[in-house]
Amino acid sequence: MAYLPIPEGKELDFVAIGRLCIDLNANEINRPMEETMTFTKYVGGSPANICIGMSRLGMRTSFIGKVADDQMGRFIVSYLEKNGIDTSNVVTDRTGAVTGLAFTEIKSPTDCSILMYRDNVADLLLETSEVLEETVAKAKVLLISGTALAKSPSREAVFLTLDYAKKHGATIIFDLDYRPYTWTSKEETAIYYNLASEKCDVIIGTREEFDMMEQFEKGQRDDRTTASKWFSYQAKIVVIKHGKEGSIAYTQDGESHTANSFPAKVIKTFGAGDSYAAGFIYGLMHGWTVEKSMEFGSGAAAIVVSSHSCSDAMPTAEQVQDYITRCKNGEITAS
Ligand SMILES: Nc1ncnc2c1ncn2[C@@H]1O[C@H](COP(=O)(O)OP(=O)(O)O)[C@@H](O)[C@H]1O
Ligand SMILES: O=C(O)C[C@@H](O)[C@H](O)C(=O)COP(=O)(O)O
Repeated sequence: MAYLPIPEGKELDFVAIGRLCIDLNANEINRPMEETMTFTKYVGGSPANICIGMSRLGMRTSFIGKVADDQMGRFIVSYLEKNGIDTSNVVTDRTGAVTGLAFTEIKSPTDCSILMYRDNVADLLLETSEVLEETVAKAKVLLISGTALAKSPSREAVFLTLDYAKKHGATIIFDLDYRPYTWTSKEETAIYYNLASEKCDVIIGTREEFDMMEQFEKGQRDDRTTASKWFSYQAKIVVIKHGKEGSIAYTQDGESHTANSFPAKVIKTFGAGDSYAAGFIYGLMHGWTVEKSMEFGSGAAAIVVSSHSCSDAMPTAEQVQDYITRCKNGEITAS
């Protein structure tokens, strides 16, 4: 059963709004940042990663965002274009703002962290006047990401984009993407996350992200209770991710749907959520069941956690299918 009506006859399958950044991933893995000497540069930022993932899967994509007027900003735009992503609504900052940097520390396959440099970043300076209604009007699906709600004017730009999406009938997906360092308080974060969630058809987040939104401590809230709140608003599907333990989705009809993670030779854990989102959304857009879409997302995530990058490692549909088949045949086992 298709739980999510996707509009037909639109020029673009998928439009994402939010940050375009740089990931600098440690080359010398399995050691702390203090001892890491070299990094490889990739395009990063959760919504950028998801958009790149969708493009690799063969979808027609566009991005709404703002980049710094520097070498990093130009690198990002060029990478998006090489990946077939329309950049006509990627604007360049003229105020001297910088590109956000994420240095990744890979201490072990399970102990990873990110050191963010995000003072005066261009992505949070996106203005309402810079969002083109025509970009949103062309989209079947709009993806928003929570970090863009952290500050004005980007916050208002996202809310305006949500209005445009509603007006033009796009399906709206919210990846919570909670990054505490971008926000000033949990209370402020929860207010804006809740306001945005009320307007979305699909909400995807980790258990910890939903706990933050609901202002509960870890373990106080169960997944079904969390999900059920949103069905009285706009939501059709709520997905709660549990890392290697897999994921659970709830649908408006009260059903739950689960997916296990796939075995993987894990290099680092970040990028799991972004690749999962791309695979999952791809499945939903093809009218697959929620379970099959979750399985596809989990397959994409297993590939990305086994790779050094997030964006550059985003797989094609054939690669995901092949990975899943090989796991089911017992050809791929956990490390
Ligand atoms: N160690 C892992 N091995 C294989 N798959 C994983 C692993 N960690 C996460 N995944 C997959 O990625 C999905 C999303 O991961 P999760 O860690 O919950 O999200 P996020 O990266 O947003 O924190 C999981 O549901 C699972 O399918
Ligand atoms: O989102 C960022 O700014 C950093 C990402 O590019 C990064 O690689 C990452 O953290 C991926 O997030 P995840 O998929 O939620 O693990």
